[in-house]
Amino acid sequence: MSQLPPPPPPAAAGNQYGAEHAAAKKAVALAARLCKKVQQDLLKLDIQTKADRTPVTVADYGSQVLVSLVLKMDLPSNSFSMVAEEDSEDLRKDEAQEMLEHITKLVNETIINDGSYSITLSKEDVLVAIDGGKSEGGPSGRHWILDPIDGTKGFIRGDQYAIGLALLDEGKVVLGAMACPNLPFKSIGDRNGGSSGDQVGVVFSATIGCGSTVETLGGSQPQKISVCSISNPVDASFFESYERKHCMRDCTSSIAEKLGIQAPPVIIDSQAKYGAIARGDGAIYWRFPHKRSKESVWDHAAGSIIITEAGGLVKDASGKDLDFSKGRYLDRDAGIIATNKYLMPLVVKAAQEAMKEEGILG
Ligand SMILES: Nc1ncnc2c1ncn2[C@@H]1O[C@H](COP(=O)(O)O)[C@@H](OP(=O)(O)O)[C@H]1O
Ligand SMILES: [Mg+2]
Ligand SMILES: [Mg+2]
Ligand SMILES: [Mg+2]
Repeated sequence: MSQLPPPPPPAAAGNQYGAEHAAAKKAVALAARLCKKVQQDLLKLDIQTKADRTPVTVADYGSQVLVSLVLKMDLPSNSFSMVAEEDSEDLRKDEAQEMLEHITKLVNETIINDGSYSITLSKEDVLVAIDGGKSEGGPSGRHWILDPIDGTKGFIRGDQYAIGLALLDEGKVVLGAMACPNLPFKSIGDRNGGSSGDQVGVVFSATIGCGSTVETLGGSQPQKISVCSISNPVDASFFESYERKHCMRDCTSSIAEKLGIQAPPVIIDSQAKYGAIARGDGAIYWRFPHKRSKESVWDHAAGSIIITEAGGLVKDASGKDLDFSKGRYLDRDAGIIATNKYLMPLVVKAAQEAMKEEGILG
């Protein structure tokens, strides 16, 4: 009888997505070039207010176009599917034509300056590329999940933001790449997202089974990262949103008190929080929004695999895994928690108690 072949080496699981990983990192880095340029001289004209009254800028749209362009150019496939935050509806209106012109110019300038592709997009190409993100995702096949700018309010303020891209394969997030153009390469542990003289701009990435890495936006050698190993909550620090609507401070200060956390919260915008926790800058990221029925997949897909591949856990407030296979929104209980395996059960317990006391849970 012939012997069974030896099992594949452990890295093989990740190598399965090697081309996608390279393309995803290139895509978020190219989009970051456009975002950095826009953030330097953002004008009121460059911002729209969406139907849900949240802002969107020329950079959100431009980033979505560039990411979709890189994925299509570098990974030719007949079945491209992307679940992305923005759509072209408002840009097709008469009053948005100047804005569309500006986006098209920014996208083409970024492509020329980068030099990877010799193509020029028309305004219609830009609209079509944006609408390439209309997929519903779901449990079968492959779908890219994109937040072209996460933390748009932070971006407008000149603070932290992230470009978050993930790949969903048969309902499971298998890869994530996230550019944080304003995040220092060194730990932000006890600073509120600020930096002085450090190298700024990083890309976090992860492939399932292969761990998480961080590198500079300029493309330094990737370094393995891992979540912190703090097991006593008294020594832990926690990260939460700048926007108060996105995280109930009454509730989180009560959770912090129950856990005996001494350090004040580190307040920053966007999925940069996931990246910072993945490399051990702090111990916990939590989010307990005020009335908000839906949490979008693109706000968590890239960040969550970067945490889990760095040895951490991401759960909802009742301790359940997040399910990215339900379409454009997560089907979850109130709240999201990211931390290490020691602290997770303690944080879930404290969160449940605090939410009961606040009347959020029955
Ligand atoms: N009222 C609300 N409650 C909870 N989350 C909200 C919200 N309004 C917007 N958001 C989400 O919060 C994200 C920013 O997260 P953070 O609070 O961590 O900075 C936004 O992403 P976008 O900026 O991509 O729209 C948006 O999806
Ligand atoms: Mg938005
Ligand atoms: Mg977002
Ligand atoms: Mg966004």
